[in-house]
Amino acid sequence: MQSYTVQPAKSVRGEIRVPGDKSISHRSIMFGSIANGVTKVSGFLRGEDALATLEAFRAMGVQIDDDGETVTIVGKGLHGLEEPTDVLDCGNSGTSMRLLTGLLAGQSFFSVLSGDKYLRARPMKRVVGPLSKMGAHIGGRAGGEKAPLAIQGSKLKGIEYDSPVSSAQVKSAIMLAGLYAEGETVVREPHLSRDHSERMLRAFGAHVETFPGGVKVRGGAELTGRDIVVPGDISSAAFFMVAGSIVPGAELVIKGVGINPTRTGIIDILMGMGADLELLHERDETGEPVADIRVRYAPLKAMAISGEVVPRAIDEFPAICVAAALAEGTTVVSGAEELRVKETDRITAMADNLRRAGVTVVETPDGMEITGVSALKACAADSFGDHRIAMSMMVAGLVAQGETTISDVDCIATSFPGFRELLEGVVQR
Ligand SMILES: O=C(O)C1=C[C@@H](OP(=O)(O)O)[C@@H](O)[C@H](O)C1
Ligand SMILES: C=C(OP(=O)(O)O)C(=O)O
Repeated sequence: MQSYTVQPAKSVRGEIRVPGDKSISHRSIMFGSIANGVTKVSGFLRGEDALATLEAFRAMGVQIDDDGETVTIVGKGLHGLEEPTDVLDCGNSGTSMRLLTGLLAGQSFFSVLSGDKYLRARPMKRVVGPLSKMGAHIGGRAGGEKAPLAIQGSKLKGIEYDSPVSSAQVKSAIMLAGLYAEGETVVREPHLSRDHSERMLRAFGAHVETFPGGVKVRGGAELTGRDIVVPGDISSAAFFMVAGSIVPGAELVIKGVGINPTRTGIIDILMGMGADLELLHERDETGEPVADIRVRYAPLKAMAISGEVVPRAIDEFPAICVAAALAEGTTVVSGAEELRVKETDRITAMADNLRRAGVTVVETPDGMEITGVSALKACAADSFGDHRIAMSMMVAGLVAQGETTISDVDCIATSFPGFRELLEGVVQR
């Protein structure tokens, strides 16, 4: 396991592009594979998570070619997937496992999903429960709570489901099962989570209707392959938005970032803290809004973060914690208990790391209170095997008084291959 040492930065300046959106990349492979005809994807994220999804569909007989520019998927139609001869390895990817569980529940074959030790520790009942109500046959460790999951495909029927969590993975798993179910499937959620499945499935020709509080899918519609342009991942851009906000004199432009309103919580939160962010050249690319984001250094102040913005910024909290650590006052995060069931418990992981850097952090069951400091202490930080913790502490290291070493940074390849090089490329020392 490789560790990495970050030196403090004098400034960060430049114009960059971040890799493709992870959520959209997963979905492009999944929906393209069960569509009729060819789907061509440009901007596909070649991170380990999205590649796990790609390999899973190859293992189910789908021809997927990558020439380094475009990923081309020769769709097999709604009922054309083949029974995989081995366990489908989802690696570290919750999105792969949960969405695949929904999709596989309605097939006419048997399949098994597993993943790395982090994924095997994450809760799966949140999808297994509602899918079972639709008639799915899914077994797993701990009474179906933990992977490996064994799925005997079966006939499904539509349900109405009120999800207790605002989770796009839960919503999308049920929607995917709904494509195969008899009748209509309705999912409601407390706050709107990312809506890429809704947008993309509709564009592929599925019967998907959204309404305030939820989504309705009608089963049986054939999908048609199409071209997809994957925008830059706002969750990856977030590390640079925070770096640009906390390093004095910084100015960065991040080109071609997806700004779907269900993902822009990071922008709302940072601007609420006083960050200097500007959206330039707003445009639409195959059904998703895109912009260039300019960020300049500005002193930050603490704020309260809760409610509907939480699912709109769910993966950005480790980076937001770093911004809060440098903000004046105490930032209070609540309603964010979902952070405890990610690749690691991200509340405990960030509290631990920020304390090592000299910050006062109080953990609460559903969030944390972070009291900002004017400079971080040099420290040895731990990624806990979580890509977003690793990248957040590398950004924190830019404003520390001395060297910050982060353990086990290999996990960054999960979502952001090339992160270190991109960051070092904009740092001035
Ligand atoms: O649907 C998706 O693509 C994702 C949904 C989110 O998970 P939850 O649905 O568990 O909140 C997010 O954390 C993950 O990185 C990607
Ligand atoms: C939580 C994440 O992804 P997943 O749930 O797909 O593992 C993430 O990328 O931060």
